[in-house]
Amino acid sequence: MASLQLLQLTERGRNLLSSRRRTVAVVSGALIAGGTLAYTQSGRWKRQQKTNSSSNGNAHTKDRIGHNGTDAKLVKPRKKKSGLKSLHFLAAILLKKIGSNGSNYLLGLIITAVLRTAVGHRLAKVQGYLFRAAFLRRVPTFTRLIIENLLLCFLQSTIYQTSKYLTGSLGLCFKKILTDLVHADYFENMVYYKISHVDHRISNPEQRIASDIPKFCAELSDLVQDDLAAIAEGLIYIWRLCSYASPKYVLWILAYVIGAGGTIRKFSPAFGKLKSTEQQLEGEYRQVHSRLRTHAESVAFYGGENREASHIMQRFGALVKHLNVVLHENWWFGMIQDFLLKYLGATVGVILIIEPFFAGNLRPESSTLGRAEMLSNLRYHTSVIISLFQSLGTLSISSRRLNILSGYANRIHELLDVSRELSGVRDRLLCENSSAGNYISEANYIEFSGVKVVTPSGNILVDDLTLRLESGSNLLITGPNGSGKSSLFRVLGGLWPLVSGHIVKPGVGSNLNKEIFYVPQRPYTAVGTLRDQLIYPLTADQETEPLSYSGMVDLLKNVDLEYLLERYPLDKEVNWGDELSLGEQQRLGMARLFYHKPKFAILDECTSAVTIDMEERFCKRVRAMGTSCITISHRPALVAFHEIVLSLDGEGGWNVQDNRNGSSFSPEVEFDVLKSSETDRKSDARTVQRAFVKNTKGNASSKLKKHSYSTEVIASSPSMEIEHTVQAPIVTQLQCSPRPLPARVAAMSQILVRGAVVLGLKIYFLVFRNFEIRNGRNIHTSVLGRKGLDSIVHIVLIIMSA
Ligand SMILES: Nc1ncnc2c1ncn2[C@@H]1O[C@H](COP(=O)(O)OP(=O)(O)OP(=O)(O)O)[C@@H](O)[C@H]1O
Repeated sequence: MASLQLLQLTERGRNLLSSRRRTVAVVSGALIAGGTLAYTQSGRWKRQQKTNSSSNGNAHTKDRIGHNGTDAKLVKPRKKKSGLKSLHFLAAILLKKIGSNGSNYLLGLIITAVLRTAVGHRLAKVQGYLFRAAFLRRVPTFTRLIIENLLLCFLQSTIYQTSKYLTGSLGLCFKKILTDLVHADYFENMVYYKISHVDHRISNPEQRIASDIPKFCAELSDLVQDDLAAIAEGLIYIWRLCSYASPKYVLWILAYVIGAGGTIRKFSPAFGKLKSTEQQLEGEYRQVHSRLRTHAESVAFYGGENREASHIMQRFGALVKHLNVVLHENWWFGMIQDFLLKYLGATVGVILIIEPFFAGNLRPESSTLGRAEMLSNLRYHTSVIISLFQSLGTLSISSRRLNILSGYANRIHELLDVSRELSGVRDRLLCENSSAGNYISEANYIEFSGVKVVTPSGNILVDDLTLRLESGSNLLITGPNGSGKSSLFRVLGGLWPLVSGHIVKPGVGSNLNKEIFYVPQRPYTAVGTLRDQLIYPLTADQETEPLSYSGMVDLLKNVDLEYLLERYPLDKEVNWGDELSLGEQQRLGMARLFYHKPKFAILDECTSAVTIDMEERFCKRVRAMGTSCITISHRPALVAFHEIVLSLDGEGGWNVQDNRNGSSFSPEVEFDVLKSSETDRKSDARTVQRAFVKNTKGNASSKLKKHSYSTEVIASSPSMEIEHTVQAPIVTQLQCSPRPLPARVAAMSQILVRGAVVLGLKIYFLVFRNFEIRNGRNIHTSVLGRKGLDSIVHIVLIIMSA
């Protein structure tokens, strides 16, 4: 019976064992199959990414090759930098600029790393002794060791938190260095404008500055701290291990970690590239959100939220898709890495610890003291080996972390490169052209000589422009939409490069706002107080003559905005762009011009949203201030305030009309000459020019007739010409002078009497007629007949109501 039971048990055991083997085989098979599938998929994804990026790259290159020579100079295809090269570049910068603070943090990290290892080592020892004391039942020793253990734990946590604090501070120090470096170029020579409007190589610089740099610095300082601790631990434990055991342990551990690290590196996905793409997609997603916020009002008026939502969701979808790929790559790679370095590593460690027992070098002691000693040593030996494995493992996964860092580094390096290149463009031009006299400072006039205005995409807007504007003269620039009116000033202001010809202008390198001041159609309103708006772009500490309260009142009165002083307290910071209407913003822009009192003012349709009266007052005041106006406008009436009119046709052609002597100059065509090959754009330009010329003539005669400016505007307006032929409907005036009291009393009584009669007749109908009908009586029938009476009452009622 007993043997039978044993047999049954053995069979059950066998079944159990075989089913377990089957389960293990199935699970291992599934894991291997899953891992292989994941790896193949990731390979496929990588190939797909490569194809996409190469096709994108080709498209970009093609795009850029399509431009003319000028454009090729501006936008040249960029060689992809290796991530580690960028990382070296940034690390060199950080080391060079680290300063005393950063060096102190680094030194602090080295000291804490050594202290942490020393305390950890002592803890391992104490825990070994604890085992021995427990085995030997030595309570006082055990208690002393427990107290020491507690104190060491407290010390360890203090050192750990100190090292975290130092890591954070080092990260902040790195962040400051890199941000300052990027800002230095970004705000130089209008690079912030050129990056997004001219160059187009970097789509979202703000993401690189505000997100990539902080993440890069935080991860770099973490890596520095972890690696310093790992190096300290590695060195101390190798030394300890060699001091009491054979060096073969160290050799085995090193061989294993190097072999496993090499294998991991071989399989490692391109984490740097993945991170770089992630940041790019995140930046694009943020950008569409901030775009929606900027244009929220327009979108809301159009009811375009569905279109915007789908656009944003599209960007978000792309980001999520990419993050899924990142997760997937991290999953399978993390699996291999953890298995090789953590679990297999720990097993190898255990084998190394136990091996002496099998080799017969270590035998269990017979005495209690000997056994306790062995237990204590084993505990210590185990912690040393495990810690050594961990520290070497940390060092070997640094390559993966460096790979991720290189993703950020590449983007930051690219931004630095492009900013530096763009900030150098103007300097280079200035240096190259200083001999040719392209920009001459402190001239009292503006002169364009043979200037070509070319868009960043290579279209020629104005060709070979030659024009001189003396201080005191006023220039009006006209032309159809997109003909290059504003672009002329982009070149004058240095926003776009001057590709040919030369420009003479005042204020190069000096206080530009005092020389040439630009007033755009929608003036920029910085967040700040009302006073900040008036002195913009100066700050309070840059003012040579601080603007007083009465000065502010005068400036605002000039543009009818004094009510803003009542509406907003003086020290209130407001988002003026959101709170003021376009017309109010334009008037604030005009007040700003009156504050700066420049030599030349570029008025780029800056009065388009204000009343004609306001525009007239503004033009008069600017002239009275002694400022020369260069006005871009579609309003022919403004000719009255300008001596020279420059007309552009948008295809390179231009024409200058000097109203002082009536001369006209154009290098190639007079717009008035009709050509059979004339394009729609040229004919548009001709129409605009005719309107201005007509207005010039109108002004000459109007001067004789001493018409006011407003009259001229109305006279030149086509809709008002119609008024002469078509009789406009007479509209009763709502407002007139007050009437004398008797007349007002008479009018009032007339209204009251009329009201009383109407009311009486209505009562007659409602009460008496209903009463008669209900009682079957008809007292009026005999005289007039009921219908006749009712008709008379109705007629009286209508007349009275009218
Ligand atoms: N950053 C840019 N990149 C490429 N092309 C541009 C850029 N900025 C403007 N352009 C193009 O240059 C042309 C001239 O633009 P500009 O703003 O000078 O026109 P404009 O004459 O002032 O027109 P409007 O009367 O409508 O204000 C337009 O066709 C425009 O599309």
